[in-house]
Amino acid sequence: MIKTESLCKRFGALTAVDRVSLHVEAGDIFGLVGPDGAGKTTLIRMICGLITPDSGSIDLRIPRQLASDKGFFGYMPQKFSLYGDLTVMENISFFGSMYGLSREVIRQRADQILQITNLINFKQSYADNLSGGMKQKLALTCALISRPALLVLDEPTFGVDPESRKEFWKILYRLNREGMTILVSTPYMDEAELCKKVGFMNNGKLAAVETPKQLKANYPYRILEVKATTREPEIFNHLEEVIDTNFYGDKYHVVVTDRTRAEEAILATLSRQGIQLLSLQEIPPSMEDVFVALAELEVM
Ligand SMILES: Nc1ncnc2c1ncn2[C@@H]1O[C@H](COP(=O)(O)OP(=O)(O)OP(=O)(O)O)[C@@H](O)[C@H]1O
Repeated sequence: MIKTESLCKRFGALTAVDRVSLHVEAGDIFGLVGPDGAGKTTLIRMICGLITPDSGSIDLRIPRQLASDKGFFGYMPQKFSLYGDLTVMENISFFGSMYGLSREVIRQRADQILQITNLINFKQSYADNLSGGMKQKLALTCALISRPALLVLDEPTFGVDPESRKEFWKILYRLNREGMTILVSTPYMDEAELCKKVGFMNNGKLAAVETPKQLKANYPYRILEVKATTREPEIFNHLEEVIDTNFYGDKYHVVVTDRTRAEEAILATLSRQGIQLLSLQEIPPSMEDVFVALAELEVM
């Protein structure tokens, strides 16, 4: 549905998007994940035709079976300009009329979409009076009014509370189940887990496009969870087998190259310093672990 080949965008000396080749297939929930400034927004803006690439190509195609009764794509930008002094329904009508939809069609569709986005009881509320999560849902409603086959969302849940984020993702899943292809950018690693496919962006480059499961399977290190009677943060960092150590709650997550040798080295370090080991076990990597490793490897 979306195919970009070696897409580049520079702003002066900065290469914001660097030779990105991306393939989003019909039915995907494709997550563009990466830190602030990675180039996600710039890539999305090029895909939506809002800025012109310096080089490379973009091919957007809607499969024929989806194209008949659906609009092309809906776009929910990062900074959505809702009209705060208009009501929910007035905002929707405004965006619907921009798509050339009649009043009657807007009214019918708005009711259906507002049911999905759980805003049906807020039709007459002013946008300014909605909570952050509800504003994002209104932005989504407006992006859905053309009944797009492809929905493009740029950090739709940024700054939204965890409960509203969960609810927002439930809506995305429902839309996807009903046939909508979704391209979504996010800085949140837990949201990467929810995507069918994830592309990690860093410094303008796209690395490692995989399913979350495959990304974890490709993780090059092992992680040991260690609990001991110390909280000294640097205690294992000098060990040859240790790549990185982080503290979560009351436990260390020690990223290591070789499990057996690392375990021996950790036990020896603790014993030398008279520190008691309370527990030690291997744990699977999280998406965050995967992305830290990818960022360090700078794959491409
Ligand atoms: N119009 C512009 N002019 C100059 N630099 C820009 C412009 N747009 C983006 N950039 C720069 O390009 C880089 C990529 O920005 P972009 O917004 O695409 O990243 P992002 O991954 O979406 O991060 P964020 O979540 O902060 O928006 C950043 O260094 C940003 O400052």
